Amino acid sequence: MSKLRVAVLGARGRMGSEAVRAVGAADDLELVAELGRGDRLETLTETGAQVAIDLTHPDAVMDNLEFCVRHGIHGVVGTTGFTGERLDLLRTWLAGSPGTGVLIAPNFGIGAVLTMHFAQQAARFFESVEVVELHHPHKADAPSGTAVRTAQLIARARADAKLPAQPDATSTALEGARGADVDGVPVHAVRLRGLVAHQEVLFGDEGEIFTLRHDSMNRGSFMPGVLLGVRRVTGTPGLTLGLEHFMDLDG
Ligand SMILES: NC(=O)C1=CN([C@@H]2O[C@H](COP(=O)(O)OP(=O)(O)OC[C@H]3O[C@@H](n4cnc5c(N)ncnc54)[C@H](O)[C@@H]3O)[C@@H](O)[C@H]2O)C=CC1
Ligand SMILES: O=C(O)C1=N[C@H](C(=O)O)C[C@H](O)C1
Repeated sequence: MSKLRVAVLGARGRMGSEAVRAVGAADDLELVAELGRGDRLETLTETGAQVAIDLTHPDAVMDNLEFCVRHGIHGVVGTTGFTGERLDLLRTWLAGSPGTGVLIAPNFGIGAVLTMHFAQQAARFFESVEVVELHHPHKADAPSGTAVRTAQLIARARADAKLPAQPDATSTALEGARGADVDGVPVHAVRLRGLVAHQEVLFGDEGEIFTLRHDSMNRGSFMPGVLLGVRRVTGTPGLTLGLEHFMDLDG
């Protein structure tokens, strides 16, 4: 059977270099292009790439995706910075390229995806919830894409359960002291030398605290998820938001 032809964008970065290694070591995949900042996107078509893995920067990812979708190249995207407007734009590009699939994965870590899944399940049982994400100090965005997605999923579950706003008597605070408000869920971002990527979801109710925590100890931890995305995206046209859709979690 012929191998799936895969390109990595952001190939010299922390995640991209790890993805280059992982694709190179996979028997069913062929690494056909390694692109860095300033490299020509036409290399993707010239090398016959079928799937492009984007691990670049929020400022670069949309141009990369527009090129890929226009040329029928499937996308597996770990880069952060996806607003509702960006997702809508991506959907219009995909509508013009039937058969092409793009996976946007806020987090490729299997445990991180499970944390989001379990947080969504727990949300309706607790009066209070706050998200704390902790990352290395080189990270460009705050809060993390994973934390934003986690908070959005929790907020949706709370709304579906018709829970009221959380109790919070704060009437005076230093700016930022209560974190960022993501759909009513406070999200706090820590940047600390020595960390890689970590998240806690704290649930509270009368007399009990329930904590979900996930730790990525190195970037190799994201690679099984990246490879799963690459293998599944070619058979999944349109936009897929979240790796959980490729994990058969309800099965
Ligand atoms: N979804 C997930 O599981 C994960 C996502 N990330 C996200 O992935 C992105 C990259 O993270 P890191 O590897 O830590 O960053 P990094 O800064 O180490 O690497 C990014 C690389 O992309 C390159 N680049 C920038 N613009 C480019 C362009 N137009 N074309 C090709 N290359 C370009 C940069 O020169 C750099 O080498 C970030 O948005 C980060 O939040 C990071 C870890 C896990
Ligand atoms: O920049 C990172 O490192 C990470 N970014 C992603 C995010 O913003 O959620 C995923 C993971 O947390 C690592």
